[in-house]
Amino acid sequence: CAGQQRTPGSDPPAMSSIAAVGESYQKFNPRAYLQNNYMPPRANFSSEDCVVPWKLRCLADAFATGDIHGRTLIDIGSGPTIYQLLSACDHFEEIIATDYLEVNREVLRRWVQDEPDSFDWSPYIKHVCRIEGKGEQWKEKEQKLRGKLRQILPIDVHQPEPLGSQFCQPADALVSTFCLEAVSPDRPSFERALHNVTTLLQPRGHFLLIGALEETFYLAGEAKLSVVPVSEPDVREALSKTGYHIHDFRTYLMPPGLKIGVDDVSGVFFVHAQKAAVA
Ligand SMILES: Nc1ncnc2c1ncn2[C@@H]1O[C@@H](CSCCNC[C@@H]2Cc3ccc([N+](=O)[O-])cc3CN2)[C@@H](O)[C@H]1O
Repeated sequence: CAGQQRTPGSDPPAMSSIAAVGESYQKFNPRAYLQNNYMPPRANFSSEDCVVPWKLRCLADAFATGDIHGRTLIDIGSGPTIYQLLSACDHFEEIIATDYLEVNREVLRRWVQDEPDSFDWSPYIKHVCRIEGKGEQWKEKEQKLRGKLRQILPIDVHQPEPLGSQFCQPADALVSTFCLEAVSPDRPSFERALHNVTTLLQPRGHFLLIGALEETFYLAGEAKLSVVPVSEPDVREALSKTGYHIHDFRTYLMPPGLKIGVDDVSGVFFVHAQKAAVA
């Protein structure tokens, strides 16, 4: 349109913004990120009203339905965390973790290899064993997940083929936590990213999606990352436009005591959605 003149050959706005997001992630510090979100006060297991137990409960309840199972599950934008896979590991033969940054993939590899300087997920594993109520020993679950986490792959959700053209076998289920909104400069690119990752899922496959509500930034060490603020209706609309049926949608309002300056998130959403049978 008039007034939107760009120098010849420059990227269209969305493309340059996506490049800018990728650039901003070069300063992402996994340890700082883990400290901000996965240690106290946010990692408080004393009450199911706290945000981490709430997230683990959502995931445990979804898998307890018995509806979500198969050969392969892909975790989209795993970051340096594995808590999101604890309730999945009884229901899939293989779990594939993915992330854009090598530093995060290396953190995950070191946990799988039980390296001494790895993050201690044992409070999370013990909590999940407790709420699943199957009498599973936490070391057993830890080893089971390590055994199933056989691939840790690079991913870019802004690519039509997020795992590259060599990846051809769609998964039986997807999990993604706090990724799409944190890597998309605007709502259209958020919806395109959702479409892109949906190509990795079989028809009628299940998608468990956790994300931030109305967040505009978060910190990870020196990095200050921009986030596209999304509301519950925005997420519902994006899923519906991408052909999903929503089985369950839950929201968590961030209590003032957990607004600790590491981001401006107002809440967290959980969705259990199922991809349409045919395109
Ligand atoms: N193009 C790309 N494709 C795929 N992944 C990509 C791409 N670019 C970056 N990534 C990858 O995606 C990233 C995933 S971490 C995103 C963090 N999201 C915001 C943060 C999270 C959080 C956690 C917990 C709680 N809580 O209350 O408990 C609140 C909040 C709210 N703040 C990161 O691993 C990056 O490496």
